[in-house]
Amino acid sequence: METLLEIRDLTKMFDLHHLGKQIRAISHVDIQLKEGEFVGITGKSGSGKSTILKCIYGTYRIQQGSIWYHSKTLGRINLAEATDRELLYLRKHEIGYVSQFLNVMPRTTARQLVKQAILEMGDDCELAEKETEKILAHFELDRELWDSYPTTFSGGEKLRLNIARAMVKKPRLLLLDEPTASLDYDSKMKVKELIEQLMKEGTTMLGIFHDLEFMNHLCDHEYNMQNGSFSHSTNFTTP
Ligand SMILES: Nc1ncnc2c1ncn2[C@@H]1O[C@H](COP(=O)(O)OP(=O)(O)OP(=O)(O)O)[C@@H](O)[C@H]1O
Repeated sequence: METLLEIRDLTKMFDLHHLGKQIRAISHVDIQLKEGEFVGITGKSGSGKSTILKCIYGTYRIQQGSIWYHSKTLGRINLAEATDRELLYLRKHEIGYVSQFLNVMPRTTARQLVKQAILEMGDDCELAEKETEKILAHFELDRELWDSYPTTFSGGEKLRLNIARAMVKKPRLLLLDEPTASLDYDSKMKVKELIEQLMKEGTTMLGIFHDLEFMNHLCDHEYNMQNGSFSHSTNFTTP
C-alpha cells in the first residue's frame, strides 16, 4: 500500500497575546497513513488531538515539521507549505473534515448543502439529486427538513447533516474530529455503517472518537496522545 499522508516532527505553538506567552499544543508528532487505512487518535482532553487534524486541513499553520500528502492531481505536496489556492482545491476535491459543529452558508437548505458538495466533485445534476436524497434518508433526516435551513435544526439533526455532507463526497482522505460526540446510539451506528462503506471503497481516515469501543472496532492503528506527543501506539492489524 502506498503512503497517503506522512507527518514528520509536527510542532504547533499558539500565541496567547493577552498573557504575553506561547503554549506548545503539539510537539514532534510523526504519523504515517497508508492508502485505505483507518487510524485513530486517542488521549485526554487538551492533549492536542484536534490540533493535529486542523494542521493537516490547513486551518492552523505550523511552526515546525512537514505534512506530506500524496494528491491525485497535485502530486506529492507539503500541506504545511501549500498555498491557499492549493488547500482550497484539496478541500473541495480530496480532503474532507467533519467535526461536531456545522458551518453553513445562510439561507442554504439541507438539500442544497449536500447537493453542492456532490456537484463540487464533478457529478452531474441528476445523479447529485439522487445521491442527496439517498444520504439524507440514510441519516433519517425528516423529509420535511430537507428544504429547510439548518440554522433552525436541533443539535443532532445538524450533526447528521454535517456528516452526510462530508461523507457523500467520498474524499480520498477524511479527517473525523469527534463527529459522533453527541449522537444517540442509532445515529452512531448509521455513521459506523457509512465509515465501513467508505473503508471498502478505499477512503483513508484519521479520526478522533471519545467512544473508544466504537473506534477500536474500526481502526487499523491507534496513536495515544499525552501532553502534545504520542505516548504509545497500537497496531490492530498485526497478530
Ligand atoms: N486556537 C487556539 N488558541 C490557543 N490555544 C489553543 C487553540 N486551539 C487549541 N489550543 C490549545 O492547545 C491544546 C490542545 O488543544 P486540542 O483542542 O488540540 O486538544 P484535544 O486533545 O483535541 O482536546 P478535546 O479532547 O478536549 O477536544 C489545549 O491546551 C488548547 O487550549
